[in-house]
Amino acid sequence: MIQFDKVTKKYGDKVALDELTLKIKSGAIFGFLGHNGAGKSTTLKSLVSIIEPTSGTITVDGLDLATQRHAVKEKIAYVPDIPDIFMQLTANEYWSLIIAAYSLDAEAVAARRQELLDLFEMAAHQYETLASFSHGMRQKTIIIGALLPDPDIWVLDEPLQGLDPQAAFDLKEMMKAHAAKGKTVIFSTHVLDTAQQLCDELAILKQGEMIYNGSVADLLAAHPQESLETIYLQMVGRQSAEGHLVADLNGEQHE
Ligand SMILES: Nc1ncnc2c1ncn2[C@@H]1O[C@H](COP(=O)(O)OP(=O)(O)OP(=O)(O)O)[C@@H](O)[C@H]1O
Repeated sequence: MIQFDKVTKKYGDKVALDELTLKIKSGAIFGFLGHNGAGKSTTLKSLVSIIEPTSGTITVDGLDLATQRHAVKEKIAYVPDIPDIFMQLTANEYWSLIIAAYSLDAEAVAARRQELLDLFEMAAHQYETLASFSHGMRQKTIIIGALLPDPDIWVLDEPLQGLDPQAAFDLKEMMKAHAAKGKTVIFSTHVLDTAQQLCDELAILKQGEMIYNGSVADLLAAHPQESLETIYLQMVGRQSAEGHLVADLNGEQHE
């Protein structure tokens, strides 16, 4: 179980995340939705310790992230939204780094590594540098690295962006398979069909505040004959380029 309790992140005066309180059950596929700048990446980066919240607490299986960071990090693997990291390394060197960082037995993960290489058609590219890869190939390299430790919690920030249709399909199947093993998958997306297909539960963020948290099934049941896309757009509302609400789908002015 992951618990956010009144987690706030401020950048100067800007409140990127405002007292986020929610629970994510083990074994769930949990999605974060929200317009650009809503606070999705801030939430995920807080969970994986890339940024430190201004206030509030995050606990993972009862471990406090602020004081037991190392123990929490061992449970988590993260796929960032921008995969432009370790560009000078070859894919193989990157995976070796992950194996060392998580203290994995290279022989024990060899079969898993090969399976992932074959699935993502990366075997022929393993000795090439990340700098020479396309966005999608870098994304696949990082996804393979994240899965090598078979993490209890797999966190992915907009993971489908830049993947070709086959890789996107395979990734979605992997996310389902990971959760089916009792592990937790947390991701952000702008692709509402994907959220509808995959998520057990979701949170919708709007300008740093959570405006919905619950199951996709409950949300759809409360709005019969509507898709997640139309429900989401009605909840979040249309916004001007400056971020002000201008109208909902019915054209009603809100601000
Ligand atoms: N390093 C930073 N310095 C200042 N402001 C930041 C920083 N990182 C994020 N922000 C601000 O925090 C808010 C939330 O950003 P965040 O990246 O979490 O949004 P997001 O929901 O992931 O958006 P997107 O869908 O565009 O990726 C935005 O207003 C953003 O401008």
